Amino acid sequence: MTQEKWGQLRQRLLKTVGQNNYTTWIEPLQFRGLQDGIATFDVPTNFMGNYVSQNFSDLILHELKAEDDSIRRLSFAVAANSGARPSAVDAPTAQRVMPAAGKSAQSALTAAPLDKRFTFDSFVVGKPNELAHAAAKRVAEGGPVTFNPLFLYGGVGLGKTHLMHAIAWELQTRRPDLNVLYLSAEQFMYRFVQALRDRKMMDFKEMFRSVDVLMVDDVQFIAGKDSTQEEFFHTFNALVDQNKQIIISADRAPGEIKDLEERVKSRLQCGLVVDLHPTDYELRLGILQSKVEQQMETYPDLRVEDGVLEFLAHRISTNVRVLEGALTRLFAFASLVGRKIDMDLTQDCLADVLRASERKITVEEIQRKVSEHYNIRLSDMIGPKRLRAYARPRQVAMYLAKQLTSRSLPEIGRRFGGRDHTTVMHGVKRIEELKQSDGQIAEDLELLRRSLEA
Ligand SMILES: Nc1ncnc2c1ncn2[C@@H]1O[C@H](COP(=O)(O)OP(=O)(O)OP(=O)(O)O)[C@@H](O)[C@H]1O
Repeated sequence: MTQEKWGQLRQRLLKTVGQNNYTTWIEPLQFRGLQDGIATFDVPTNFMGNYVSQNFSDLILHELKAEDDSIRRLSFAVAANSGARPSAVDAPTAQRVMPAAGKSAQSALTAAPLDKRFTFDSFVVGKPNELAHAAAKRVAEGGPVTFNPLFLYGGVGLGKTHLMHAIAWELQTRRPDLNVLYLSAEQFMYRFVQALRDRKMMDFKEMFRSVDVLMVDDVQFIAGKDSTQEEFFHTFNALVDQNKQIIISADRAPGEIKDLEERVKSRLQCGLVVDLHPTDYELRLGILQSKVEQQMETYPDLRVEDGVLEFLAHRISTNVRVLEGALTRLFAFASLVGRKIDMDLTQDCLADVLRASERKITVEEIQRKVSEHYNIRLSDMIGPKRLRAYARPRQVAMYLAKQLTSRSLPEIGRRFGGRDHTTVMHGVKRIEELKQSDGQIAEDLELLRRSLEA
């Protein structure tokens, strides 16, 4: 293994891990050498070494082994002299963020009020958000500035603001000496415009340049607002120059924010960019369980029957805010009408939410899944053959199409080789009966439904 070889292998890793992961985690690794089957890499920080080791070592090892089979293990060590990539990673300890002189010790300035509920304790971590969470935690320690800025992005209701507030709360507790300023990009603009109007730009500049940690939520808001962007750019640079931590959130990656000046984009990209991915089933279930505990504090007498949370986690797709709203409504409704929280109540109370978040499953998807499940050809399922081995799966697929899509019986019939709607109706009825009497069919249906709704 040589430096040069590592350079080539890195390019292969780029394809596997994607540009963002590559720039953040792989590119900064410096190959130091190989001894006794151990390949050692220099990393700029311990955090980074741990992260890469936990998340990418299998991949890296796999690539290295393809080159040199004697390599058994990887090791990551913090370089004695890690000034190699000043913009992206570690800063020397001597540049630790220090309180501004003469400032009151417990002043955590927040321009926007922080929500008490948005703490790390109440943030449920799963695969889709673990990296964002780890990075947020790291910055919240208030230690030396390691990545600047931390840029968190993700779709609507996936926890960006929650994480931002959690960082601010934690910093207030751990580092009350730091001057933390949290505000939305809209508030930034509002203050800027006001300062212009009142001819108080010097005060404005001084105020923003005196913070130790600047947190700006929803930065996409300043896109297309030229003078606000300009001022934001100068504030940003001034703080980075002083090695002050900046944390930004947005609804998309810096490069994808339209009408944002190139120089602002590139500034935003030069630290650590992490995204909150859409939630998966497990994360949604975890969040629901944790929110139930919170609801129980208000409604100690209410219980959630088995299956309800799983159902909600299946049916409400990605947005956590909607999930949370649904649960709040269920508890309030159950308490008002004095009913238990079971599937019936859930269907009654949340009909609109469930309809709105229905994932569009297609008949074609169902046919494909069912034919795979029963190991028959798609053409045989749709075609005219009447053998039981084809007819039964066909009926199962018709039943699922009726249950999981909004297609009418004639529409379903058309998709099954132009069959009549009465044939579909018969098929659906047959499966409904079998579901009660035949355990195997019931199990097949459940499995198929789950895999289609996943
Ligand atoms: N992982 C999580 N654990 C617990 N609660 C969560 C999680 N993710 C999101 N939430 C909750 O979902 C709701 C929406 O989250 P938040 O306001 O942070 O979303 P956002 O990404 O900022 O959305 P927007 O793009 O609309 O600003 C909040 O009540 C938050 O507490």
